[in-house]
Amino acid sequence: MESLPLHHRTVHKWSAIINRSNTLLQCTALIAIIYYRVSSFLYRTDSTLSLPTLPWLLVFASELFLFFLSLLQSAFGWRPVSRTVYPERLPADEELPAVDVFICTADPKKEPPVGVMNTVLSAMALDYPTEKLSVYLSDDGGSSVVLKATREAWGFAKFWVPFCRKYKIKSRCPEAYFAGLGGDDGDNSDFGEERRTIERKYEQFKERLSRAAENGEIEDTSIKSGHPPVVQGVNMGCTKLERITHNSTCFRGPSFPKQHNTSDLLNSLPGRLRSICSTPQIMRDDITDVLDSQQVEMPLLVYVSREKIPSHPHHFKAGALNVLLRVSGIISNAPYILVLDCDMYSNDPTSARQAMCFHLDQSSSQSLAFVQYPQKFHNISTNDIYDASLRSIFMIKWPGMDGLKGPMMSGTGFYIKREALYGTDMQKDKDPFQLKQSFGPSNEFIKWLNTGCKNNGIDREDLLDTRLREAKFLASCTYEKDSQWGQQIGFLYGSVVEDYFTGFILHCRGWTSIYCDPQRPAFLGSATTNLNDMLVQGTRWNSGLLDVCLSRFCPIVYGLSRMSILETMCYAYLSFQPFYCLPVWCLGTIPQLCLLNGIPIYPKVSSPWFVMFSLVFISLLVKYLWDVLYSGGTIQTWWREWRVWMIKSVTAYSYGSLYTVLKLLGLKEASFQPTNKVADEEQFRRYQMGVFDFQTSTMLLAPLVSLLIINMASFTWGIARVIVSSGWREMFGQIFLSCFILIVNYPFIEGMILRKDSGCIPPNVILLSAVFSLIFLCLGSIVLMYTMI
Ligand SMILES: O=c1ccn([C@@H]2O[C@H](COP(=O)(O)OP(=O)(O)O[C@H]3O[C@H](CO)[C@@H](O)[C@H](O)[C@H]3O)[C@@H](O)[C@H]2O)c(=O)[nH]1
Ligand SMILES: [Mn+2]
Repeated sequence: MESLPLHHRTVHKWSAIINRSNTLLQCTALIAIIYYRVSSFLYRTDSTLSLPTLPWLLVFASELFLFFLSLLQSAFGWRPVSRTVYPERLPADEELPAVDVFICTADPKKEPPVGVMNTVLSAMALDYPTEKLSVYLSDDGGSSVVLKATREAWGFAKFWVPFCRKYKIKSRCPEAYFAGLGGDDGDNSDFGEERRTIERKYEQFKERLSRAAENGEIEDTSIKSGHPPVVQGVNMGCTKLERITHNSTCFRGPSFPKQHNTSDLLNSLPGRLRSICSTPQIMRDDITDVLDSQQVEMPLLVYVSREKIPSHPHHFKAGALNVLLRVSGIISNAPYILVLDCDMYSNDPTSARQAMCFHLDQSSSQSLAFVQYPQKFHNISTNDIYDASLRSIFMIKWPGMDGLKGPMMSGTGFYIKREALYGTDMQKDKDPFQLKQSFGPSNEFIKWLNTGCKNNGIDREDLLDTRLREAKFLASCTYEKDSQWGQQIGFLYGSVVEDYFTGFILHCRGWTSIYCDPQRPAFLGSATTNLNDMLVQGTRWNSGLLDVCLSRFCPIVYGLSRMSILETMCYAYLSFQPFYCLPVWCLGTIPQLCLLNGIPIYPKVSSPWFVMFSLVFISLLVKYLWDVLYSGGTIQTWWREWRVWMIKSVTAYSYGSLYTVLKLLGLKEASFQPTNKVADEEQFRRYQMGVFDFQTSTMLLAPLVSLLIINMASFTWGIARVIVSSGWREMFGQIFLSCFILIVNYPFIEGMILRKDSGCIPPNVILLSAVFSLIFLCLGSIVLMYTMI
């Protein structure tokens, strides 16, 4: 008998029909506009005789570019789908494949160890056979505080994991659970007493972490200077793994034997654990813990801090993940890997089983590289003013791509097949010499590679010394020299958005992906909740996207011959997105400049061509409104997202593009500043109240403020003109445009004029922007005068 399907896919037919019709409508209207622009330029009548060539061409080019982007964007709406899984139909636990969890952290200041450890604990408590689960923490800061915190977390996990399993706790991140956020009934009388004990232990655990952090501040001076890539002291060996071997950072987890006498207990433990217990500072704790909880089955937990030398490029997160790939490759070598950012805790312990519904499905699993869950956040306010939840990406675009070849890899919250990351070079019968040329010089790694990714569970006895010593080698700076890591193998290095780039290349190689967005969020992270963090993060993302766009991997060229045209369009749209800054800047300044100089740019209101322009404009607004409403948003959401798009176009997209150009010219180095995972209280309060907080650098504020001052000037002047003379028909388009821009960005105007609190736009920024605007308008008017024909 055929077994029941593990998952089900629903195609959203109506949505597809509406999206496709809209694309058709927009294309027709846009072709009409192009015709109008071209013909009125070539065959000038009296009324268009005085066309200023330069601004006119700029506006036309912007319109064409917007047309191009919206055409690419329409691919997302082609065939949206959603999915349901049936984890209860999975095979028995013994037949499930092993899973390695990778967690990355980089900076204990911006990413407090308590948060990181909550992620670690939630991953260790996943609802999955314990012996098949291994958690690897990569600490790019190489901080002793994080190392200590990991030890403490292991100690606490011995209570936390069994507790969660015993009572089937839904929310397995202790912080969220004890705050009552996870939907578990808090004081269930069955286990109220036990819960209180665990809660007390959790409080003690947190206290120990904060004490360790205080002491560690003095130790980790290199991190203090705000520079995560730190050289490890030579005496410490080239990586922290050195310390792992001697200081027991590889925590292991077969059942603890039932023993009641301390020395018996010590003797009965395998060598490694014995050495943990004889390390003075944790001895007492460990033994009481073992006695307390007896028979504890625990997943493996490994702390890794790769070697860093300032002169050596370390490739940020992609580099860290590749080290974990290799290190785990000789320890647990699970066929599937879950990647998590350090702030993304597991909110639903069944996520691994859900993902397995796709990975173990015979019909689709061959080509399936990864199952992506959406990024969701625990700190989103009801009126998310900065669109921190990235709604349109996770609610509209990814389900759209899922109907094609699958969603983009999104950095965190995905279950990926190890084999997919080993590139095209992993053929089983390849000889070791060739393999070493791709995978680097480690014999041990090649040996494990050859066993294929079929390993289920770990031979724990043999785990320790030799393999950990080899792991140290695998995590060294020079290991990747002359190998294919980052080029063909593992997470790719060409861009700071390693997720986008790696996912794109996987899709080009014929792999597919699946988007799984269950009712209960599988993972929850912390979103950026202030303007500054949002713009800094946006700048990094866009610079990374453009890195790919301007390389030989430009999706529209590289992708077209390797994957379907629609999937290529999606990837191309994302990589071209930073270029939105060009049309937005043009349309936000040129028609306004012309308005001030009395030059019409759009057809008269009475002209039939005006109808075409209106049609495109309105259909854009309405289509987006439909998308937002269809994906569960409101009219307010729709309006806010317009604003955020405009803010990002003028700042993050512009600076992102600028940085990439500077990088290409060799004037700037690539950088990856981790975002803050702790919010400033005042800023967070404003975010929750829905009030913009403009405490950010002048560099990020001035462009938008200047743009708004230009629009205010042109709008006021335009209205004045209409009142004095009667030329409103010619100028209506431009006046309306200024007005629209001002209304959309109203919070900025408020911040400039009406607000006086600490989050307002500082007067010196306004002054500086006013000077910029004035210079632009004066110079612009002079250029206009000379380019009139
Ligand atoms: O040199 C580095 C820099 C960062 N990280 C880690 O990378 C993760 C993501 O960094 P974060 O500061 O949270 O950046 P975000 O912009 O929030 O991350 C998004 O964008 C990144 C690409 O820019 C993706 O890698 C992430 O998964 C995605 O969530 C964090 O766990 C960091 O600790 C490192 O391990 N090493
Ligand atoms: Mn993040």
